[in-house]
Amino acid sequence: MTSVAMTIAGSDSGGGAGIQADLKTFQELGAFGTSAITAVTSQNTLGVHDVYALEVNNVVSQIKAVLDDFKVGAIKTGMLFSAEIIHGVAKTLKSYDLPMLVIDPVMIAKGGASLLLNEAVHSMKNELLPLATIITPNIPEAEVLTGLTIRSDSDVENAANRLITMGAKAVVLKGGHRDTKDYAEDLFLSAKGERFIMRSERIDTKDTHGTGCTFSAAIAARLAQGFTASDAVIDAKYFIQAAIANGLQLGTGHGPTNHWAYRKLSEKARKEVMIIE
Ligand SMILES: Nc1ncnc2c1ncn2[C@@H]1O[C@H](COP(=O)(O)OP(=O)(O)O)[C@@H](O)[C@H]1O
Ligand SMILES: Cc1ncc(COP(=O)(O)O)c(N)n1
Repeated sequence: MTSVAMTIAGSDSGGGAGIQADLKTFQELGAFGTSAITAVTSQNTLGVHDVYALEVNNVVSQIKAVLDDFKVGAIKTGMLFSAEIIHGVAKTLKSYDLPMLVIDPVMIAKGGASLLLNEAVHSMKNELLPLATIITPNIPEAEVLTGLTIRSDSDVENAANRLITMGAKAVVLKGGHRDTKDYAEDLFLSAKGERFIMRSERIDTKDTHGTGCTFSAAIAARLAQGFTASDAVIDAKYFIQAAIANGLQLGTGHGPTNHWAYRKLSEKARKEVMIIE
């Protein structure tokens, strides 16, 4: 049976992040991709030039159209932009037999543009986060959600624990933004007490546009296909490692990653990632 995954996120005209990255990732991993678009961004590798948020009713009706007809195994959320959209998404998802939910709490694009209004952070914390099967913040997002400052390894542990206390069933706290020069490592922690670190060599590249979107979409694809949470995040780390290490050098700014690298290079990527229990 074909597994169905869904993304609820913003459109990136440049194709490296958002809905476009998510659907490419679903496709590469063999999950059938469906979507609900929350906002249309005019974007390229140089930055976000315009944001047009859709009406909440339209976002909700896209979600209902998909969930009323397909058996969706897992959903991921990306750019949700406003408190109204978060409220509409959370309320709608709760009215269904909730599939597994990966929340990528997208806040600020790599170029600095805001993809979540400040006033919407409260709704993200209180309405959406408690529905998460897995939440995947980067360091600045985890700081905003927890109110903690994250510098050291123990700060990372504390913040991940706080996110579990706030209601997420599991957390991957991504380390792309940390000042670890040689490696990029992500901490996985679950409410059941599973804990491990995924460490890869830090790749010296400016082409990291959409890494978080791609990573969370890979997790959703694998959850839809029946992987456990821990197996899904490990495979997603291999996917993003292959995608970053084999960049496409497109555009003149922060270019996209290579979504089809994993197809040929998954064995290589596995060797490049260390799982530390
Ligand atoms: N330069 C890099 N080299 C290797 N892995 C990276 C690099 N930058 C980010 N990653 C990995 O990409 C994923 C996304 O991380 P991050 O950049 O922190 O998130 P976001 O895109 O949400 O800001 C994580 O698995 C992280 O470890
Ligand atoms: C529509 C949309 N969604 C998410 C991101 C975040 O991606 P990144 O953090 O790599 O800029 C983005 N730039 N655009």
